[in-house]
Amino acid sequence: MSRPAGNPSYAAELGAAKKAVALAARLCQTVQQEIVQSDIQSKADKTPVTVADYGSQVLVSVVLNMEVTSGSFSMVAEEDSEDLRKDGAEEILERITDLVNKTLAEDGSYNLLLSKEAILSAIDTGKSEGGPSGRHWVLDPIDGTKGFVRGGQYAIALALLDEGRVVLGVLGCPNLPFTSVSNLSGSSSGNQTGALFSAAIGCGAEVQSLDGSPPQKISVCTIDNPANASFFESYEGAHSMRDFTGCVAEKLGVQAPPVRIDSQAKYGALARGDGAIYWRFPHEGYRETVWDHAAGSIVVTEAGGVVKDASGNDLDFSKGRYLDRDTGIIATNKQLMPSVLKSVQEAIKEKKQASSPL
Ligand SMILES: Nc1ncnc2c1ncn2[C@@H]1O[C@H](COP(=O)(O)O)[C@@H](O)[C@H]1OP(=O)(O)O
Ligand SMILES: [Mg+2]
Ligand SMILES: [Mg+2]
Ligand SMILES: [Mg+2]
Repeated sequence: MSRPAGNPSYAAELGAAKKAVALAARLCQTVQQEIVQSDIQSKADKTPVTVADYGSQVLVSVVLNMEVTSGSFSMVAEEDSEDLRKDGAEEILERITDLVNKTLAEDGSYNLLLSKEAILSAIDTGKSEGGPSGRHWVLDPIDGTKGFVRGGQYAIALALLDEGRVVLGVLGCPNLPFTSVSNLSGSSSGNQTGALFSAAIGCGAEVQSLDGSPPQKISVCTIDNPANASFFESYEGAHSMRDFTGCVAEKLGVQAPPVRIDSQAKYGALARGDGAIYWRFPHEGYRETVWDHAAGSIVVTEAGGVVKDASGNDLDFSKGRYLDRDTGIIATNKQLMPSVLKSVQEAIKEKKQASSPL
């Protein structure tokens, strides 16, 4: 896809976003290496959050504010400071403050020492509602917190919305093999780990190492026969209906077993052709948020792929903090999308018939 004439290139914003994600990834790596029980808290919705989720959100906010000085700043991000302001949270706030200040000092780009109050305010810069007008950063400071805590895959996912559409995305995946997820099992131990995926609208998608190797262009695979396709899905069984996806895979004629990975790392792996399909069918009632798909979806579309909901519609990121979409999300290449959608729609119809009373 070429960039329409007159469109901004977003080069400065992309540079800032990469810097923000790489710095946040450093903090996350430090925490994951030596995570202790007190680093992990449970949110009101019973999902986990760690000092690294908060620290990552602070660092991204700080770097973006330092690097992008034009225009007003708006960010839609997953975490907020409410739980950290409660009695009993002093220790965890202290730990986050130390982690952030240490990471900033080691990096050395900014001469900053944040107070606890500044940490809380930086977290709350992510409270924007987003929407169809203006520019909004969209951040998941750790996508796949369960994977992060388990020592598995996770991603720092940052995107920019401009007038309701995603115009750039960066995915930091510190535990993803640099070359291919076929190395996930650790069979080739000498392989470099960590990948930074990025894309700007009309400019293609790239990958580089987290410590700043030169970026290289990536593209989705060219497989057109579903029998040769492999698919990614959530590692966590509760995040996607596996009996349903098993049924879709059978209809499609997919023969390879699913590759299960936590987080938006799946979008990155798909974008460089490690697999052919990523699908996600959450249980009824689960509302998808924009930060879980904004960065990943532009990395895939700029790598030549397509991302749709189960009805074949594009994802709409302009509706606020939640994603407006019909059942399920599918990402694959242009060749496979029609047959994947057909199988998904057939499987949905059968599921409805099976559950409706005679
Ligand atoms: N019940 C749920 N169903 C679907 N997704 C969920 C559920 N609970 C949390 N998530 C989100 O699913 C994503 C995990 O990715 P995946 O399932 O692809 O591995 C994360 O965005 C996670 O949020 P979080 O960012 O808090 O980890
Ligand atoms: Mg979470
Ligand atoms: Mg998430
Ligand atoms: Mg998260």
